[in-house]
Amino acid sequence: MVRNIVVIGGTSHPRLTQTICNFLGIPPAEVLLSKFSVGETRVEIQESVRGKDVYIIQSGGGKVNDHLIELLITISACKTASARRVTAVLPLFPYSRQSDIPYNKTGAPLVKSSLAGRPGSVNGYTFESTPSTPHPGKPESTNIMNGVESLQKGLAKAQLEEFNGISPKKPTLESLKSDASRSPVLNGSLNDDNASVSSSTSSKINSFQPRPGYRQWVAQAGTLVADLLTSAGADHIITMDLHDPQYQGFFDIPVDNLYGRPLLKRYIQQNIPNWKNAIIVSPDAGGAKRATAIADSMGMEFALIHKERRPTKITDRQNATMMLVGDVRDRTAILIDDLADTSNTITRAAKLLKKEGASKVYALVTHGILSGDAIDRINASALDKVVVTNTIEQAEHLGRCPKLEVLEVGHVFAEAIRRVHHGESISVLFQYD
Ligand SMILES: O=P(O)(O)OC[C@H]1O[C@@H](O)[C@H](O)[C@@H]1O
Repeated sequence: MVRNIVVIGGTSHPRLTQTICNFLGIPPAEVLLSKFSVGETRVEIQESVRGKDVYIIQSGGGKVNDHLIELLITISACKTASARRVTAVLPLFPYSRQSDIPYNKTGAPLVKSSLAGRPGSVNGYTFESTPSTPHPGKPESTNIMNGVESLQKGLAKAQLEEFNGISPKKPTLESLKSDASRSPVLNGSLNDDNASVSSSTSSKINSFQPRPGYRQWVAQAGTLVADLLTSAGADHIITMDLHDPQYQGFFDIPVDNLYGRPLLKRYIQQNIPNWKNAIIVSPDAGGAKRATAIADSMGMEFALIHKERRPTKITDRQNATMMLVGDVRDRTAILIDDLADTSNTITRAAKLLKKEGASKVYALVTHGILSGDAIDRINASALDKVVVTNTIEQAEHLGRCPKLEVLEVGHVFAEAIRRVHHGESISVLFQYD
């Protein structure tokens, strides 16, 4: 039993809170989490936290915005009630995919409520994939080549496109307008200092249509979320498999980013027949480091799925042609990713891998968000098995997806909490391979 410690569970994942408390040998703290009828969150800590070391467990799945606000209010309540130290434990860190410009990263499809009900929209998502197979009728790759040759061709093409996109050109009105839209400062200077441009072209600017590849000015919410947590009073963050590990640098408080990797490796060794002959696959270039870390440490081969065209919008991303670099024929392919949200990435990758001759396809993913119709998509896909951890509640998913298996993370977080509380090093939890 750990003393002088208080563990508070948010509404996102009571089961994980209970598991962590069981490992620590303490009951979860009494809190009243409720809502006013207008929808505002109300938090009442029903026991003293004065001078205590408080850990608040709240994950990023489900009603992610409500959970975030609830976490912020709970942190603030504990600080106001004189807690000695408050640690936010976020098994899945919310908004960590938005630490940079989402259109340029492979973020979750953005939801536009105005699309709901339109033909092709599913629960309002901005893409038209169906549960059965994303982009039915659209071949995922044409003239697919394996090996280095295909990677070289693909990369050369991508570089050429990027080069063309950024090569210095004589500024055109369109490029000025594009720059102006991206930068509020430049926008002002165009209007104020270049009045002739501004006045003579205002009607054209109003009817400006972004050219392909135009990058919209979007909020970088990850930074804001980091600031909000710190402002609320968090002294420390514990999380797992951050989408972008560099996100830790957004905080000026300690962030411990635990690895789900050991759990995934153990699953491979204990559950995948003939695993040494299987091949680890990253479904995109962004996840290559994560996947190669597993492949290298287990002495396994590695393949990469390369998206041929650099998508600039979610809709483009859905259509990007995928190329496999590596040979999966007659082998078990193991996709490794940090998260599955719509499951579009892993189901499309599985389809390609089967087309390329893989005998079985597993997807091993730390965070099984599985929002919207993700489960239906997995059920109808070429995936043989999807393995996720319970950083997010999986009970409902398990009931609907016979291909799903869930790995427990409660003991990892409990051990991290115990070590932080006692001032012990927790590097042992993320340095072993
Ligand atoms: O395709 P879905 O499941 O929506 O999104 C998951 C992908 O989006 C990325 O940020 C993740 O790293 C993963 O590759």
